[in-house]
Amino acid sequence: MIYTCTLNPSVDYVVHVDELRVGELNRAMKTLTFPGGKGINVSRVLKRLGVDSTALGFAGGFTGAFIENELRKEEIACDFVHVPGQTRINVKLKAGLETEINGQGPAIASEDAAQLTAKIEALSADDVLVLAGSVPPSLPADVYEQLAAETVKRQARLVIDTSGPALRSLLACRPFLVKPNHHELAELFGVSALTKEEVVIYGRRLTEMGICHVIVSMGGDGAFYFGKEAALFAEAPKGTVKNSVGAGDSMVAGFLAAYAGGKPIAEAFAYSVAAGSATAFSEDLCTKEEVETLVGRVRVVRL
Ligand SMILES: Nc1ncnc2c1ncn2[C@@H]1O[C@H](COP(=O)(O)OP(=O)(O)OP(=O)(O)O)[C@@H](O)[C@H]1O
Ligand SMILES: O=P(O)(O)OC[C@@]1(O)O[C@H](CO)[C@@H](O)[C@@H]1O
Repeated sequence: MIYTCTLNPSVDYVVHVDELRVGELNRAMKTLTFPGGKGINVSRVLKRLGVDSTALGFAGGFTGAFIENELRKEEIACDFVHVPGQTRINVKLKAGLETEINGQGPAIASEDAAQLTAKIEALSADDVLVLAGSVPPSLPADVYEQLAAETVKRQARLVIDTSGPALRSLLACRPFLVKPNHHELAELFGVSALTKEEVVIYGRRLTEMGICHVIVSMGGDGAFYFGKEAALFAEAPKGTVKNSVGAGDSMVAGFLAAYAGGKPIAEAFAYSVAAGSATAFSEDLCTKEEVETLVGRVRVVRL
């Protein structure tokens, strides 16, 4: 079973305005509300691609209840630890450019954190755990390391989509898959903006550290894949971006779904890129039909 773990889920409140007038009353042209947080997005896309998963994490208040209801409507299993306080609301402002304001989220008590750890302790060698998104400030900074150590102890596979010190600290666990974007990759190695040649150098370095599959996404500039079998590059298909929130999470889900379906690495990578772009081109996350329409336009080249 695939488990996704979102320590700080969100209700994503997408607000479209014609033009943002700072310091004035703005009236929205359209608003949309989605269950969000990186692991939850992975679970939602996996389901659309025909793969079941269970969403883990913390949920509280009316916003937490909204997320659970929406996931149930989509027939996604969830096993959240219920916490006092309210799951955060993240504002995604569409005014030509995309601007995001992510909330802090509720404080998580140590007893609640222990309940989540107990769920991870129940994993077995057949399982995959996706650790995705930011760590709420109230949790110990090494919470991901602790959860990853439990996962590795049980020989379950780890998938990591986070950034900063949390990402750095997890590399020693030799994850099955990591998906930094090129900014996160640069931060990981303490360097500034990366050229494509430098992405290749640092991406390969991650595989040398024992990570099985590395995908480095670069928004509309496409993505690289690095692994034992191959190093690959794919241009992102061209299209009209409607909402790129969750594009990276869709890539993770796309790769996992294709890999679980036994597709060769180059095809799994193409499917992953198609899933990311299909999400960028839709209001919500991608559908299977959108991914399968787009995948034929993803050309993968071997490096
Ligand atoms: N403007 C775009 N045009 C086409 N495809 C895009 C665009 N933006 C994103 N994508 C697709 O989505 C993938 C992931 O995008 P990106 O690198 O922005 O991920 P990310 O930074 O992890 O995003 P997020 O944190 O919002 O999920 C890209 O590799 C590409 O396939
Ligand atoms: O604050 P974090 O945990 O880094 O990111 C949370 C978030 O921006 O990431 C998802 C898109 O990847 C959104 O659904 C959600 O609002």
